[in-house]
Amino acid sequence: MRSGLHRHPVCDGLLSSPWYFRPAVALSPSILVLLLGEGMSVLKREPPLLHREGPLNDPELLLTPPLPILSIDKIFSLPGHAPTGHSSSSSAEPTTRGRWSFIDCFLRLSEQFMVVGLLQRLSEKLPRVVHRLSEMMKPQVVFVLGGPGAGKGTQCERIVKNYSYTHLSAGDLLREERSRTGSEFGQLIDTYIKEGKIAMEETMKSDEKKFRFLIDGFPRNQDNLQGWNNVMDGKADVKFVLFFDCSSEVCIDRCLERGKSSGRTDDNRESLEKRIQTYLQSTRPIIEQYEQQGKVHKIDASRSVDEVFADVKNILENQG
Ligand SMILES: Nc1ncnc2c1ncn2[C@@H]1O[C@H](COP(=O)(O)OP(=O)(O)O)[C@@H](O)[C@H]1O
Ligand SMILES: Nc1ccn([C@@H]2O[C@H](COP(=O)(O)OP(=O)(O)O)[C@@H](O)[C@H]2O)c(=O)n1
Repeated sequence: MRSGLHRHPVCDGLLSSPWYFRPAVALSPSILVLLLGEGMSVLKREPPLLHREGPLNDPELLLTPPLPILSIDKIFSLPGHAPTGHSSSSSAEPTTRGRWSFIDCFLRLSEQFMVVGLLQRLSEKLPRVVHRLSEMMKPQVVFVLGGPGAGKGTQCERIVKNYSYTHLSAGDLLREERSRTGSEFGQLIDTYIKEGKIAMEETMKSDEKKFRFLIDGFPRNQDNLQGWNNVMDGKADVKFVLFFDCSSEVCIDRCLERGKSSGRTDDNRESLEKRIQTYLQSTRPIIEQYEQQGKVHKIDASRSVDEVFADVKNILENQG
């Protein structure tokens, strides 16, 4: 998955400054709004310091706070700060400095003082901002549920291509672990899952920059949900559930079709009938529980991939 993070050349050159906030923080728009509210209006004024990449609706942003004390040399050599009458490409020889007008120097100095002032204000507010940030930087989780063959994996693939999410498929993780030679869990997987010990927490910690996760095919039953709550309570925020809804007939047809090339041993009619029963008896009640919390976005998954994705897009863009 692409990182979605992008560095600005000017900021990059200054990363070694002791004032630099480590690590660069990937922020959702809501956090950004919060920070702007905290007095970082310089980010509004100076768009080059705030960089985003990818489609406009991609909410992953790299916030590189304005850096404090730029030496006057650095200010003068920044692109776009060439003295009057000189192109920015002209070489900044020492003698050139003599030709800076008084107004040029005055403007650049006031700009520097403004940055210093902002940083002072920011440092006063920093502890509160850091506290709020750590609260808000918990991994954001979207559960993806629906019957076997409803199109969960297909839609997750599209989401990952268009938005900054890491996709974790419970089924894929299980299959991977089961087929890994020497896996100590091979025999234990069913119990592992039953006890809700699926290694989501560790997987989610593996890259601190990625903090939005799509968890597909989980929690699939009460045990999974209990396990999630035991292990992840307070450590991640379940934003909402994408529920891909379609009839059992459509699910079975799609899985039988998938079974022709997937090599999945469970994509046959007999297994499918059992899986559909499990879905109806164990997974639907979980979806209902989230529905009662107002967290479910139900999507008619019997339509074409594009039509379904149009709804998904709508939801992701309106929910952040
Ligand atoms: N909207 C759709 N219309 C028709 N076929 C689909 C649609 N979504 C997925 N498929 C196909 O159905 C099969 C099951 O989809 P998949 O995404 O693997 O489902 P799940 O992850 O829910 O089990 C795949 O072969 C996929 O290509
Ligand atoms: N949370 C989960 C997810 C999958 N599984 C198992 O893994 C199988 C495949 O899951 P999957 O999510 O890839 O497939 P679909 O049933 O969605 O097509 C399921 O039928 C279950 O046997 C599980 O036990 N618990």
